[in-house]
Amino acid sequence: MPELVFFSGTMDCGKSTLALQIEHNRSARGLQGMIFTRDDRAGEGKLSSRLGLVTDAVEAAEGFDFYAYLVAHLSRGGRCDYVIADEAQFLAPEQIDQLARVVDDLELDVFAFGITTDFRSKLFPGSQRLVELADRVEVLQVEALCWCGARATHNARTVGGVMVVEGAQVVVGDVNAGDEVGYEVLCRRHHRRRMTAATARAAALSPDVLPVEDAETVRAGLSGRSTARS
Ligand SMILES: Nc1ncnc2c1ncn2[C@@H]1O[C@H](COP(=O)(O)OP(=O)(O)O)[C@@H](O)[C@H]1O
Ligand SMILES: Cc1cn([C@H]2C[C@H](O)[C@@H](COP(=O)(O)O)O2)c(=O)[nH]c1=O
Repeated sequence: MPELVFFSGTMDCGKSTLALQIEHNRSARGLQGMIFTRDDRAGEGKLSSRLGLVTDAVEAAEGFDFYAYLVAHLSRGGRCDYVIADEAQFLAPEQIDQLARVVDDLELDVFAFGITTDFRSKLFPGSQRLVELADRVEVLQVEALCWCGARATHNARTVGGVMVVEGAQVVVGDVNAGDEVGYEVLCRRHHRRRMTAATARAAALSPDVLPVEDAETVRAGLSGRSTARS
């Protein structure tokens, strides 16, 4: 039975790499896939992975109709054995419905890849619809890690190096890129506390996080008085 599968995870956990691997393994066996993406960092009509691999793809912009596109392709005598859709979080819910129809009516497997939640830890509408409609939701096995070493489950956005929780839902960007708007994956605890790797480093150097006695000594030193304990 053909399936709609949603491969989800944080940014930088290997989703696009897996999409390219699925494409490679199937085309090596003579199957022909149709690859779609939207707003990939590498540019329009590209599906790229941080491992350096990149392939051409059909850009599924706003208003693009997956079902109509594939029906037209097949009616022209084109071949399509399976469908890959990367950056699926950017798709509209109606486009996810079209992908489900591709599975049910055209009997093609559809593999969708995307992050589930945005920088505010709210569901992207496209991802929400995928969770609602997918036959399977697969969480990627390669764990992206928070700076503390725990599994990263959330995506943080930084503007000028500072974590923000307000702004447009969609801003194309990357982790570790040094751009004005950047991203960092965090565990829930540190996402809730808005503690990025940079904030944690700064806090480690701050007297506020010294053990109580040391902190009191520092404060006493600053005000020129002795502490109750000293
Ligand atoms: N230099 C590298 N050496 C080995 N693995 C790397 C390197 N750079 C990136 N990766 C792997 O690639 C993953 C990111 O892959 P990518 O497909 O671009 O992620 P996603 O699409 O989920 O954002 C990282 O989690 C890491 O496992
Ligand atoms: C969290 C978050 C991310 N984005 C953007 C940033 C990237 O361009 C993509 C995710 O790509 P990846 O291959 O999974 O790394 O999504 C966004 O627009 N809004 C967000 O809140």
